[in-house]
Amino acid sequence: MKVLKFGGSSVATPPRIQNVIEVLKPYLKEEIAVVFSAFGGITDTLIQISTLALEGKAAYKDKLTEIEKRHLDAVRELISIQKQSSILAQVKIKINELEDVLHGVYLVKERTPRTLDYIMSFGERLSAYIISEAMKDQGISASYLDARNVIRTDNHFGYAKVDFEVTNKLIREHFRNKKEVQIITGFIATAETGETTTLGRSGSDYTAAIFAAALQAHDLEIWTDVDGMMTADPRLVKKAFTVPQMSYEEAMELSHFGAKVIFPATMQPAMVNKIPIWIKNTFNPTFKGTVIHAESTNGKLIKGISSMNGITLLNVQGSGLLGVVGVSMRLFATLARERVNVILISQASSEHSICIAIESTLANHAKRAIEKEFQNEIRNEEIDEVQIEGDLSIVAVVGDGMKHSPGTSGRMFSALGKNGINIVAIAQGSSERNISVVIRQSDVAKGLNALHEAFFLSDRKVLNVFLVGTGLIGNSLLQMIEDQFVKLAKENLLEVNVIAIANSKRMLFNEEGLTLKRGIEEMKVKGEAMSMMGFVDRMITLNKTNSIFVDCTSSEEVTDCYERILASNISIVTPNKKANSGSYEKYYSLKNVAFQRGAKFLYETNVGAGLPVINTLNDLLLSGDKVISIEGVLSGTLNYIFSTYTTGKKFSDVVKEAKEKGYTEPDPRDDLSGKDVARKILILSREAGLQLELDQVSVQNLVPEDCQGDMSVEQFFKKLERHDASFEKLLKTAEAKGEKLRYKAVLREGKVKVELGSVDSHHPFYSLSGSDNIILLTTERYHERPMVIRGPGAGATVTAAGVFADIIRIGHYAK
Ligand SMILES: NC(=O)C1=CN([C@@H]2O[C@H](COP(=O)(O)OP(=O)(O)OC[C@H]3O[C@@H](n4cnc5c(N)ncnc54)[C@H](OP(=O)(O)O)[C@@H]3O)[C@@H](O)[C@H]2O)C=CC1
Ligand SMILES: N[C@@H](CC=O)C(=O)O
Repeated sequence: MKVLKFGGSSVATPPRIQNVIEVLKPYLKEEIAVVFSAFGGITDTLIQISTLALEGKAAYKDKLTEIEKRHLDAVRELISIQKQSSILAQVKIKINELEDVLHGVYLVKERTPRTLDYIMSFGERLSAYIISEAMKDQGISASYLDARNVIRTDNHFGYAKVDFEVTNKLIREHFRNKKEVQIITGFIATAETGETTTLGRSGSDYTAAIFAAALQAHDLEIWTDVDGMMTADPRLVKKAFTVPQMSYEEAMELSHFGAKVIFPATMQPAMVNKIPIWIKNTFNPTFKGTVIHAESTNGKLIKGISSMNGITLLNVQGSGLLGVVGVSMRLFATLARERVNVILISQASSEHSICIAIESTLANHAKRAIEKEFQNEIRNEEIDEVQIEGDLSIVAVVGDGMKHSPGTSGRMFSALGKNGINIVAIAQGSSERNISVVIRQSDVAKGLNALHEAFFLSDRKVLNVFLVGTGLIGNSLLQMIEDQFVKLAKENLLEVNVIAIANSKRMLFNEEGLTLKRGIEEMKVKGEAMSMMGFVDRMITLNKTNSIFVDCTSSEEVTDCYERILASNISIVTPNKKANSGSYEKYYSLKNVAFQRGAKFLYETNVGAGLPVINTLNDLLLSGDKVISIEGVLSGTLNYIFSTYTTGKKFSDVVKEAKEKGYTEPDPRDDLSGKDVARKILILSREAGLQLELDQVSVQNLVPEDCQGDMSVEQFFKKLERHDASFEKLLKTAEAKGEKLRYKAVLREGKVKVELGSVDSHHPFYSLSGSDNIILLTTERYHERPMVIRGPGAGATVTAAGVFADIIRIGHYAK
């Protein structure tokens, strides 16, 4: 014998009912019994109608007419015309009976739990009856069974308790020698005293389990509208997948905490009799679904992650709790008396406080009740007033596999911590099957995704990128991410998902990830007006796991948001030097916030573009080395200019070339003024431990006076032409000595300067060409000969590659 149960959504419309009949056909070869819920939404409507009647509102009649129509239409659609009349008449009789009861409620203005159970019973009675007739009409040997004839309960209306001894006997007697498939009403039963009762939440599942147990079925199949028990709520965790099998205990733990596929109490009869429960999807019938059975055998550490929102923590604390026997008893007895269900309890061994999680709707009531119970202790200041913390959720990881497996809680807390999710309370019982944490409700989606990644996709990481700045570097970066996407996902198990892009005018968000090919164009057309505050607010609200803010602008307005971004546990990657070369206080504070929040702040491209300068310097320092001096050519633009500028060329033309090649800052005067180089050497000096400010860097400004001030880049170029002759003079002087012009940066003895000079053929800077940078690190270890880092130090591709490398580095930290 196999018992199957179909829920309301599976039988919500006549086509769906027909689909269920098709699903059932292959089963007809074996012995089966089928339990049905009311048509989708009918139970709720029946409750609603009865409430209208109770309130004396005649509108209940219209709703009743709707219910009648829905059932009569189902008969007309599912059953051949010749057989319809008697079935329509039967349906009509039941509806009339319902009408009479509702009329009584309307007149007397009373609806007892007993009456409500009776009213609700019509849903299942009508659905199972119509479906049984539809099956018969299609030649299936079926017969309608009103479960009230065989399930006996007490008269606790709304949540009746089953008398299994009598029920099992009645069911077995009923099934003796029955050849037809029994089409059974879910949810309803009869009290010993003869009244109709209902079995509570998910009562139809319970009915199915009662029949399966009584008939010693070898399987119980619960057909619903999802693909079985999932690893997490698929509405919040896009990568959730079906768990093929789990133990009864695991299913119960998951169900308690929000995985609503099955209600724990309904499993009891199947569990006691070790009957496997299959969760199957009516809308995807060939999918295997989940089997819940006595053993958990697939060796997974955890089976699922569930969550429960609307939680409030009550904290009872005070010296009066310490070592006093009976305090907990009084606390929990009070809550039980007040019908407050305790969902989670946590008490540290200091015994100074007891913390309990309850539904938020009951929080104030519970607080008052506890404070009343402990009024003497509160008055004597032995116990504090009860503290309440709301807007919380419980997230639980569940699995038999975590028993005796060290590191499970470590992995859980680390995944939450790395994503900046604060844990307010923790509970784990000695069954080691469930670790529950209380977190802020606004963190639930992020928490579930972080945990899902940590436990189910432990090698795979999704990095969620928010990019501001789609100019030369930003554009090149997007192209690179697109080109490398498949390879990174396949070989490095890293998925780089660009959620938002923005320039100074527009911003575009797509939570699922933007199509990079068309991203910038789409942003320009569909994007909304850019506001840096708005962008940051939105990014923080989305609260994605492994979020990375990438700043490819040279804007200070953008860097002003860094602290808030890092404080929200979002990492930052940037080639923009403005933050690290602003005030020392800002530089220090950003590093500090990043450290405190466990977020990463990476800016390797601030100096030398894609060259490994900052990481190398930090590696030396971390391993105990000390910087003696740093010397370098740190501007790709200025090196390009002075290595390309030869007799016969115009200085202004060479500067234009540097701009066209993408080496210059958005405004090339930032390069020519020496300011960009000053920023770079300042950043290196700070990394080396010096507390310097930008105005302490001595800078030689190469921008002629009349080219300074407010003007566009085009106007600047026009004016620069007037100064070609004076630059030629500088060039000639150097050439006359057999030397080359180089714009140098030097840090020595705590002093920093950047200036134009000339170097002879023995100097390491002499042979530099194109946009090359060179950095000579003289340290205690690299004393005789400095460490030399040399290579192209500007340009879209190398810089974007450096930014990309920092993003990927964060992906590796996240693992
Ligand atoms: N070029 C190079 O070789 C290197 C560059 N860098 C650094 O990379 C950064 C980017 O340079 P690059 O790509 O050449 O610059 P671009 O001028 O080409 O692009 C800058 C981008 O930033 C956007 N932007 C500017 N201000 C804002 C703002 N307030 N809010 C939002 N977006 C803004 C611009 O928007 P819009 O398009 O609307 O103007 C543009 O999309 C700079 O900080 C630079 O110093 C670092 C190393 C090497
Ligand atoms: N404009 C800069 C680009 C890198 O920071 C340079 O020329 O070096």
